[in-house]
Amino acid sequence: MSGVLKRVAIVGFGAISQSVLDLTKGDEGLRISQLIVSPGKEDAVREQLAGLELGNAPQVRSALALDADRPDVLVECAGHGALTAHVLPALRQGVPCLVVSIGALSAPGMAEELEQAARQGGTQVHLLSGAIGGIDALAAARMAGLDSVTYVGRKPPLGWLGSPAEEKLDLRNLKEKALFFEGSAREAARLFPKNANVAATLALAGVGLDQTRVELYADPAVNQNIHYYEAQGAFGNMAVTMQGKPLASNPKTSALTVYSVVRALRNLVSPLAV
Ligand SMILES: NC(=O)C1=CN([C@@H]2O[C@H](COP(=O)(O)OP(=O)(O)OC[C@H]3O[C@@H](n4cnc5c(N)ncnc54)[C@H](OP(=O)(O)O)[C@@H]3O)[C@@H](O)[C@H]2O)C=CC1
Ligand SMILES: O=C([O-])CC(=O)C(=O)O
Repeated sequence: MSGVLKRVAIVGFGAISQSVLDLTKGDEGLRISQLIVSPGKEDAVREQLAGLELGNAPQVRSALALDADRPDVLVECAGHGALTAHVLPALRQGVPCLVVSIGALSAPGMAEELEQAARQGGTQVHLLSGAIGGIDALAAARMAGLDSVTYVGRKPPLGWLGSPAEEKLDLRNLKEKALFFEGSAREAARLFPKNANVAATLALAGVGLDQTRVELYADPAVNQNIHYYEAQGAFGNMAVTMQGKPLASNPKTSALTVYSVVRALRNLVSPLAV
């Protein structure tokens, strides 16, 4: 580490956030100084934090503090509502933000609001790659012009519990791979907000929410979250498959998402960012 110290605020105290706290607790250059949680949850989270042996425990709050404790960066690991509640205000105050709930940007006007808030604060919002890889290549390929991007998402049936897939499939007794959604990334993000972050990320990096084709499957033969996409354009062709292990604490979420946050934070302080 370079001796630079970055103060970090994290929004959310769920599966991703808790793993990020654990993985970065020994990092010399990073100090998680604030944890932003839902109103009324502060005391319960403080108690849980006490059991994590973090050493320098973050302040737990329901709104970002911008006083002496002003963070150098805010990381959203919470959910769609957190973009409106915490990311937009932080950007307007000039705090750069890293975001994982990318599906939220499919809501009408949200991407524009984020851009406007970042412009107002003279800062940037970074969309993290999360559970998917190759976003650097796809976004670069877009500069040359892309003809098509197709994404296929496949998860164990229980990874789709609580989503509209339940209305089409008997997820607890599914015997064979079943397609339950085919359409645009915009529609996928609207219908499956907690499972369409990858589709939205690919769309924003590639040909947009309406042009990105999406197929979603529940598959009892897999125990990983499988993301496949292919893209064609002036640059050539690419195809990427990720077989992501789900987090034990939230099977909807691939563990790689946690590492994508940790990578982004370490890149802020490392003399060599990669
Ligand atoms: N980009 C990608 O590839 C991926 C993105 N994700 C996204 O990341 C996000 C977090 O995932 P994960 O950690 O697994 O989810 P969890 O459900 O485990 O945790 C979410 C946490 O955020 C909190 N939270 C929700 N809304 C707010 C808010 N407005 N203010 C403060 N805290 C809030 C929840 O608390 P409470 O219960 O009190 O509301 C909960 O503690 C989700 O939006 C998910 O869709 C996940 C996987 C991949
Ligand atoms: O695999 C993951 O972590 C989550 C996922 O499918 C998504 O949100 O698109």
